[in-house]
Amino acid sequence: MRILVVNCGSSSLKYQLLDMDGERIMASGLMERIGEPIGRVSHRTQTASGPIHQVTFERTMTNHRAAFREAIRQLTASATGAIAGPEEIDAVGHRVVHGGEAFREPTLVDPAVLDAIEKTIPLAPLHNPANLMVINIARELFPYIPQVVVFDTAFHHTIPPHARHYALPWSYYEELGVRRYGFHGISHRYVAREAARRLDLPLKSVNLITAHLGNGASICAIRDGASVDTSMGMTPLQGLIMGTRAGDLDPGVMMYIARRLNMSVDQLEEVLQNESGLKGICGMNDMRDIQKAAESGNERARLALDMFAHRCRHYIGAYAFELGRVDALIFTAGIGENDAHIRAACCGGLAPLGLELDPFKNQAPEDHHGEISAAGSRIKAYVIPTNEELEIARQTVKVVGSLG
Ligand SMILES: Nc1ncnc2c1ncn2[C@@H]1O[C@H](COP(=O)(O)OP(=O)(O)O)[C@@H](O)[C@H]1O
Ligand SMILES: CC(=O)OP(=O)(O)O
Ligand SMILES: [Mg+2]
Repeated sequence: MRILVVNCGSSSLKYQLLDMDGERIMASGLMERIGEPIGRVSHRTQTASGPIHQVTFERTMTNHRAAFREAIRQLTASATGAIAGPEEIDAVGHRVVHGGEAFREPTLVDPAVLDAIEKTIPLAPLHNPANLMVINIARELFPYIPQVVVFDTAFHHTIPPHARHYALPWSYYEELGVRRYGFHGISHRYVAREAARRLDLPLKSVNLITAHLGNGASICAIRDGASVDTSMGMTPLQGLIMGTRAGDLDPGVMMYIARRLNMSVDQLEEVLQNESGLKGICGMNDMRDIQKAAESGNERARLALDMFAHRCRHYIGAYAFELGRVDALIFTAGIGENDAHIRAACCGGLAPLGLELDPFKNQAPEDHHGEISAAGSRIKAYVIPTNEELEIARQTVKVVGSLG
């Protein structure tokens, strides 16, 4: 079965074409800086033995519609594409960031499902409109191919009420859906399954703390294979310090700056989404740039690193206490997979919890099957590369397979 997976961010679109007999990637690509004056397209077509065609070029993409059309052009290019036409695809799997209260499982798209996703737009104004736009074009382009939506929020439906609700008037939950939903669930679920495999235990019996540290970042507490708490909230703004998002904040601060600077709600949102986080502290949002600046003595960059790790440790400690027993701590996503300094800083001071890092393994996890904890460490630590696209494809296959 051939599955096209589409993973839309607020300003990017990632895609993969997978042959699920053997879970082989046939083609993949990334469209970046959608909506900016100059965007960037990267595409690769590959066989089992490696890439056979690879391109990177600049192209203006006014919206996700333009980006998705470019992706299809690359996938079906006559000399270099992976397939001749849409008829060679069996299903399309879409990541949808917010599923609200309605969606707990991957779901086959129909008009009622699209209506329900539309209703969640106010909860995820940056992500869900782009997700919907691409689903609609995919339906136009491939009218006879099943489309499946896989939700970032779905994995967190097992979070119990005491961790799910905010201490606000109850009617805000009942009438407006105000509660913690949690995100990056596709990634937390994927690495949890991989971790269970490495621990040689059934997923249903493992207790984990998974740290998805990318441009967006969240930590999840997993008991017996199910999410029981996570750092993101009703929206992806809560929790850790992120590239440009503030994360946890005294709500009083928002009222104070809005009043003092005479800001509208939209202006406040722009600051919290795009001008805060690591960028707000030191002017840079890419961890690679921040590490370089800190090495050359930039004090604000140093502070940003310390604050980032401090917030991570805060959640790791809280979740270790909440879980009681932790089998492993998992690092994943752009920062978690690549930044040994941050991993070491996140694990600093966790020895009393039973977690000790091996500094040599931490420098080269790939040489140790991802394990970075010291030999005697009670809690193991692993670096596990996430693969949201493969997880979406697997869930899409399950839904399509059950259609009979
Ligand atoms: N080699 C690296 N060292 C440190 N940080 C990195 C490295 N590569 C990527 N990153 C960080 O990872 C981020 C991207 O992570 P990713 O998981 O791809 O995020 P997203 O899916 O949210 O775009 C970058 O913004 C950067 O901060
Ligand atoms: C939900 C979320 O924050 O997603 P991303 O990290 O892809 O921005
Ligand atoms: Mg991501």
